[in-house]
Amino acid sequence: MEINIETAVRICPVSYSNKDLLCVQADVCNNNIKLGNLQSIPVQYALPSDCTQNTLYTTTVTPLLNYFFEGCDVSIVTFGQASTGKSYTLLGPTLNCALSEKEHGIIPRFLRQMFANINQDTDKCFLVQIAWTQICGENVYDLLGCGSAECHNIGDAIDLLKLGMSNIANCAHTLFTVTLEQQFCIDGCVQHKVSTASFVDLSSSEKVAVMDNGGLTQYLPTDTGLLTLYKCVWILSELTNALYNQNLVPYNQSALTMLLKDSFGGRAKTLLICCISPLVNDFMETLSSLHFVQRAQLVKNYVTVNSYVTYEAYENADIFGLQFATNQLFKLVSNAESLFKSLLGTGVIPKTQIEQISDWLTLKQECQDCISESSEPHRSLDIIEEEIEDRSKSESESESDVPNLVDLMNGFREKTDNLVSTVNRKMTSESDNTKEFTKSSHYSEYHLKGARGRRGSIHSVDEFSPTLLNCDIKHYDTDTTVSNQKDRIMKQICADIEGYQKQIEELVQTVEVKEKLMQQLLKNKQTKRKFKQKCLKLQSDQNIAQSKLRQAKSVNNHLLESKLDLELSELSKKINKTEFIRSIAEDDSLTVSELESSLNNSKKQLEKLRKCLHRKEKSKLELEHDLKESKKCSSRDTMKSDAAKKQCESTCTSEDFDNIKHEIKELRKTRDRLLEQRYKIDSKAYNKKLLNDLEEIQLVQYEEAIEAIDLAIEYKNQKICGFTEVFVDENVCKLLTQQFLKLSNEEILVLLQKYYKKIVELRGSTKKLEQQVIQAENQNETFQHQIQNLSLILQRVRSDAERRVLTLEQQHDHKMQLIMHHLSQEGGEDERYISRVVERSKQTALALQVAQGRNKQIDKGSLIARFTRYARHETVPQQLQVSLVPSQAKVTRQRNKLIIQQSGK
Ligand SMILES: Nc1ncnc2c1ncn2[C@@H]1O[C@H](COP(=O)(O)OP(=O)(O)OP(=O)(O)O)[C@@H](O)[C@H]1O
Repeated sequence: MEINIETAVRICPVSYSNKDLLCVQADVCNNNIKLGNLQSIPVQYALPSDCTQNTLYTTTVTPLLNYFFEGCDVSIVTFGQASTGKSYTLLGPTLNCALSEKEHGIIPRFLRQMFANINQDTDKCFLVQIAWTQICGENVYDLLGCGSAECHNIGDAIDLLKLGMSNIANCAHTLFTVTLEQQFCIDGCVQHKVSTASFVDLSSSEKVAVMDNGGLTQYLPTDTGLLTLYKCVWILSELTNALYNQNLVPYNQSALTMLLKDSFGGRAKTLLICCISPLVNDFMETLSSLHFVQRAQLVKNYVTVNSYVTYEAYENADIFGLQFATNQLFKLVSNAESLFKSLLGTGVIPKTQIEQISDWLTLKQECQDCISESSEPHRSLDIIEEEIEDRSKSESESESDVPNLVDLMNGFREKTDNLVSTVNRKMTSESDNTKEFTKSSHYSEYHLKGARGRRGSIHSVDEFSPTLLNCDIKHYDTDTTVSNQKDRIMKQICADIEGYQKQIEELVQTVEVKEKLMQQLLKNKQTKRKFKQKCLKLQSDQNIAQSKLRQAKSVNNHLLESKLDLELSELSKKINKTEFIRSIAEDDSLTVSELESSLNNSKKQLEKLRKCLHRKEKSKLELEHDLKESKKCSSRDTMKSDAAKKQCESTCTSEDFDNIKHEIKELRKTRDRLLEQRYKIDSKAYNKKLLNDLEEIQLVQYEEAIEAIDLAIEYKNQKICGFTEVFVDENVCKLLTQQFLKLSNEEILVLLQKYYKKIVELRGSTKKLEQQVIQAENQNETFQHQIQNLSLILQRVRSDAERRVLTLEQQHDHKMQLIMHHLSQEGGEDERYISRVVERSKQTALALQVAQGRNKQIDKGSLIARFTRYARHETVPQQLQVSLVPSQAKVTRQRNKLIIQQSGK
């Protein structure tokens, strides 16, 4: 899509005392910038000095947000003379809460609207990354100190803005970028969109006057970055489609132009906002900035949608199905477990099968660990406990079962360690409060595809962390209403508490088992002693039997001999067995110490789990309190009484502080939703569709509600910051509040409807008045034009008249010369005649004075001197001199008389 760079010109407001020195005006109706020299420059948006931040944003930037969500890169560049409001336009004066949010600039508004849209769209996964750099000369610095940072909500983004603002240097150009990654499912495919919004604040620079080829003076910046940008824009504006070749554009001559490659002649939809001063003194700078704007308007960008599709199964598409299957599996497993338990209770299972069950249990434990940490694991080791108890009992009863006990103890130890390590992992993840995400199988592919066609200059896709796209769904998938969100958090906390309680229960059981085992092992120690004594007794019996055998052999008592042989072999068997049991009991001393440390570990884990449980219970209580509070706030009656109470309070107590902050948060969310609604109607109007009456009223309602919320936020902000302005009489306020509280819901609704109707009417009449004003202004312009024409005509007439007067004067001079000549020829002294001539000259001078206008005073003296000169005959016209005989007459003055004498006389 080929789109020219859009331009907006914003006139900076000036103080009242300077108003008569203005030379620039914005013609809002025709989107022209009118200069004092009657030049008119067309732009996309002509913004007058009283244009508010909100108007600027909704008219110029809101349409770009649509492009952004469609997957196109957008770029907003502010540019212009120093102190004309470039930073103010992008950021606002400051983000401090004490100042009204009405003053917020484009960036905070854009971020707010973006997150509002994200929260509305529950079908998609979103990832937002923010980066902010500043360019000083050829050096690029990171303002956030962490490259790009991930943001989950507007709060995160505003925090980053504040951080960056505190680091900006005076002379630097800044580049703020927001990267939005969207992922959603269409027909079994995964659609990805990656778009970047860049906000560039071009710092002003000194300018030098340079003569161009055409002999015209141009003012060029001394800053290398800006100068290269000028060059690039000039070249781009002259490149036609046929001649288009990006290699001709010197982007790589400066860091700034390399970073702005996509904004000028690249793939972004760009809006250039030029801030100018309307003062006469700044005229040359203003003119230079406007020339740049004119050039930039000619530059074409090739706007593309950055999207691609992957054909893998959407990992989270059937999350509920998977959860269901997991739950069913857990049920089956626990059924099997209880079956094994009852089978083991019968005591008829052979050893091999017991081992199989033990393996099965181990496997089950591993599976549980792998499947999910969030699902509730059913780590029951009751079976082993019973088994051990049984075996321990039987051990004391039957010595032949001792090896089985050892096997089972090893198995138990293994399982217990498994359990402990699982608990450990859970504890670590809980204490770190970090989210674990499974890696997407298309991780690397995603990077590759994401990087395709994206600029490396502003944001490398390699910086993104796509693993988060699939995994933090819960976070983005929240309900839009706040109460739903809180309910969800509450449910989560309850589930966590339940999980902890189960784990604690299981661990308590494990500890009990371990303690029993310890007791058994200690018992075994006594058994060891018993077996030792038994061994000694058996050995003495054996000795006695051997001495008896020797005696029987000596007396050849064969019957006794065979009996004693049998007895001796029985005794040696018993001795062997008892020795064996004794040796096992000796090994147990090692096992006891191991088990002791394992028991201590379990106890520690138990303690930790109890602490976590305590924490969760505490946050549950807090949330419950919070919920109660918000419910209280949401009920109208409470709000009314709160409002009445707050009217009377002048200061904010520390207890209220948190409540107010919470209320502001809620108000913002409501405002975001309203903004979204209003935006829908606005975009209809923007697409040149006519709004019907209902939509007009809805628009008013949204605007009024947004304004009311803005005011409420402002008021609350001020209250937090410790100052409130009193605009109205407190008594009047109280009276009004009392009246308001008496109204029923229906009455309030009727009042509001009337109020909205009134506003729509007022708006209609305002529009009419505006049209009338425009007509009057047009008329005024026409009149001024006529006046100009008339004054031109007047000037022409005047100069004609002057010319005529001059001709008359010359004619008059000529006549005078003739008269003088005549007089000199006659040679007579006619004083009266001369005085008559002088008198006539005076009259002529007077006539001249009238003809030339009052202001032009004629020098009567010089006029008279001229006549006297003629009278003295100092100058005689040449044509007359030819016919004259030289030195025939001489004019002299005697006693104030002119005497003309013949030269010969
Ligand atoms: N339209 C406006 N409404 C109200 N105040 C404004 C407006 N434009 C600029 N200002 C104020 O004028 C001052 C200078 O504005 P700002 O710092 O934004 O100018 P700048 O062009 O960015 O200057 P520099 O080139 O020096 O960075 C600030 O105090 C700002 O709040």
